[in-house]
Amino acid sequence: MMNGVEKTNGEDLATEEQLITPWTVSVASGYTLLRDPRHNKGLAFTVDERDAHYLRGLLPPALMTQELQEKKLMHNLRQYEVPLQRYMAMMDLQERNERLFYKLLIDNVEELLPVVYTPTVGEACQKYGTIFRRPQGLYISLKEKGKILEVLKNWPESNIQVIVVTDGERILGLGDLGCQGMGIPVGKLSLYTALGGLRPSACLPVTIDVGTNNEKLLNDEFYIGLRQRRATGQEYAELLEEFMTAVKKNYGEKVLVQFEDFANHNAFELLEKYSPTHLVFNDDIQGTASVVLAGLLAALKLVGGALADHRFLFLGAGEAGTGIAELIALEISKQTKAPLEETRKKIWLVDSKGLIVSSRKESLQHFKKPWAHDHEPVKGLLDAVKAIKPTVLIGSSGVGKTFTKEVVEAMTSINEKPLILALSNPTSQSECTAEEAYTWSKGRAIFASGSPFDPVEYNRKVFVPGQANNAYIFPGFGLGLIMSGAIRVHDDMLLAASEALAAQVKQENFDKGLIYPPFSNIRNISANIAAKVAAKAYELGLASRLPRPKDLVKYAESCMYSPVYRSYR
Ligand SMILES: NC(=O)C1=CN([C@@H]2O[C@H](COP(=O)(O)OP(=O)(O)OC[C@H]3O[C@@H](n4cnc5c(N)ncnc54)[C@H](OP(=O)(O)O)[C@@H]3O)[C@@H](O)[C@H]2O)C=CC1
Ligand SMILES: CC(=O)C(=O)O
Ligand SMILES: [Mg+2]
Repeated sequence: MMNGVEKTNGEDLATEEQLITPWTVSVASGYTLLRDPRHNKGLAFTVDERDAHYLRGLLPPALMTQELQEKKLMHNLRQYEVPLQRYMAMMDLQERNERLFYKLLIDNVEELLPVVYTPTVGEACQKYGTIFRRPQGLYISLKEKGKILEVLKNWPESNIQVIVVTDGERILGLGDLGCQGMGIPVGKLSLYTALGGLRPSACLPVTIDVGTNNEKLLNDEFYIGLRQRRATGQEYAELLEEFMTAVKKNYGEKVLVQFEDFANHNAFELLEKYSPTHLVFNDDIQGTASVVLAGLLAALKLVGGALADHRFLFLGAGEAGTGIAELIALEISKQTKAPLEETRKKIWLVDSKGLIVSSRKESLQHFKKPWAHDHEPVKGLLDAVKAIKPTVLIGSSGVGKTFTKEVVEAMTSINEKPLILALSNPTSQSECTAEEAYTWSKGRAIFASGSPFDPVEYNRKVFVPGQANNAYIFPGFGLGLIMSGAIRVHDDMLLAASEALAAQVKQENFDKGLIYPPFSNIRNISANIAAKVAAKAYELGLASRLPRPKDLVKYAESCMYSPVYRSYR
C-alpha cells in the first residue's frame, strides 16, 4: 500500500470506455474522515485527533471550537440576502458537517427555521432540479417496483426510527412538484432532529416517484424525476403496498412512517388503510389538527368561553381543514359528553364550490360528508362569514389572499377579538398577511399563520403573530411514540399533544397576543409533548417499552440527540 489512499481502482488510468470499481479504497488517510459529514469536525479536530486519524497537512494549522465555527457560519449565512442561497448554504453544511448543521439549527431556531423549512423550502422544491447537488434521502420510483426491499438496503443506515415519505403531489400550497418534493421529507426530518431530538442516523427521507402531472416539470430539461404522468389506481396502490411491507420487514413494527404532502385523494385512504397494521401518522391531517387545537385551547384565555361556545368556519375542506375540524369536534365531545354528530355542527367548511351544506352531500368526497349541515347554499367566503357568524376563521385552502379586507372586517364586526388563522404555506399562499389581519381588524384580531411573519406595528402598538405550524407537534409527537415503543397512533395522543403544547404558552406570550410559545424553547416543549404522548400510549396499552420510565419528561430529555462534537480516540 502507498502512503495515504491506495489506488486500487485505477480510475485515473482507465479510458472512458473501461469499467472501473468506484468503491474499492483502503483507507490510511484522514481524507475520508473529513468528507464524512457524520464525523467531520473541520478545524475543530484537536491536535491529538489530527495525529491519530492521519489528518496532518489536510487541515490548516488553526484550531477552532464548535462555538467559533458556529459564529463564523452564522456570519457567513447572514451575508446572503436571497433566502434560497441561505437554504443552499445550510444544505451544503448538512452534507459537510452534520453536527455543526444541527448546532446552528438548534441554537438559532427562530432565524433558521424559515430557511430550512417554510417558506424557503417551498422555493427550493420548485427549483430542486437546478439547485440539486448531492442527492439526499431515498428515491423510490415505479422503476423500483419489485425491488423496494433491495433499495431500502442500499441506504447506509439500518437502525431507522422515523421515515417521512411524500409522493410530491401536494407540496405545501404549491401543488404537484413530483420528485422535487424531496425537499419536504428532508426538511421535516431535519426538524425531527433539531426540534425533537431524534438521531439524524435514525431518520430516513423518502420520495415515492410515480410521475408528475406538472407540465412545466415534464418539459423541464433539469427535472430530476420520472418523465411521465402520475400512475394512479392499482399501479399506485401496489407500489405503496410494496413500500409499506418492505419498510416493516426491514425496520420492524415500531418504525414510524409519517405521510407528508400527499394529495387528499390518496392521503385519507393511505392513513385509513395502514393505521391498523403500521405505526403511521399523517402530518397534514393529524399534526395540523393537533397544532391548531392547541392554539385554540390557548386562545380561550384571550377570547374567553369554552371551546364549545365557539363557532368555526374553514376556508378549505381538504386534509388540513377536515383533519382540524374532526379533532375540534372530538375535543368538544370529550369536554361536554355530547355525541360527535352534535359537536360537528359547530363547525362549517367552505370548499372551492362554496359552503358545504346538506344539499351537496351526494356529490361530496367522503371526508367532507360529516360536515354537510343543513343550510341554504352559500357561494363565497364573505357570504359564509355573514351567514355563519363564526368566532374563529381558519384558512386551509392553499390559496393566498383569500381573507380579503371585507372578510376580516366582517369577522371584526361580529367579534370583539376575532381569531384568524391563515394556515396555508408558503408565505405566497397565506390567506392574508399579519399586517393585513391587524390593520383591517383595527388591532383586534388574534392572528397566527402557517409561515412566519415579522411583528407588526399598528397604532403605536407592536403585535407579534404566532406560527400555527405542525412543526410544533410532529417532532415531540414522534419522539413520544418512539421512546415509548408505541405500536399504533391513537386520536387521544393527538389531544394529549395539543394540551401539552397549549400548556406551554406563558402569560408573557399571551400579553403579546400570542397563542403559541416561541420556537426558541422548542426542545423543552417537544420533551413535554413527548412525555404526554408517551403517557397516553402507556395508558392505552399501546406502548411496548417496559417498564414505563417514572419521569417521562426527564426520560424524553435524556433520549434527545445533542449536536456537540464527540471526542475521537
Ligand atoms: N400550517 C400548517 O401546519 C399546515 C398548513 N397546510 C397548508 O394548508 C393548505 C391546504 O392543504 P391541504 O388541506 O392538505 O390541501 P387539500 O388539497 O387537501 O385541500 C384544499 C382545500 O381547499 C379548497 N380550495 C382550493 N381552492 C379554493 C378556493 N379558491 N376557495 C375555497 N376553497 C378552495 C379545496 O376545495 P375542493 O375540495 O373543492 O377542491 C380543498 O377543500 C396548503 O397550503 C398547506 O400548505 C397544510 C398542513 C399543515
Ligand atoms: C406545514 C405543512 O405540513 C404543510 O404546509 O404541508
Ligand atoms: Mg405538509
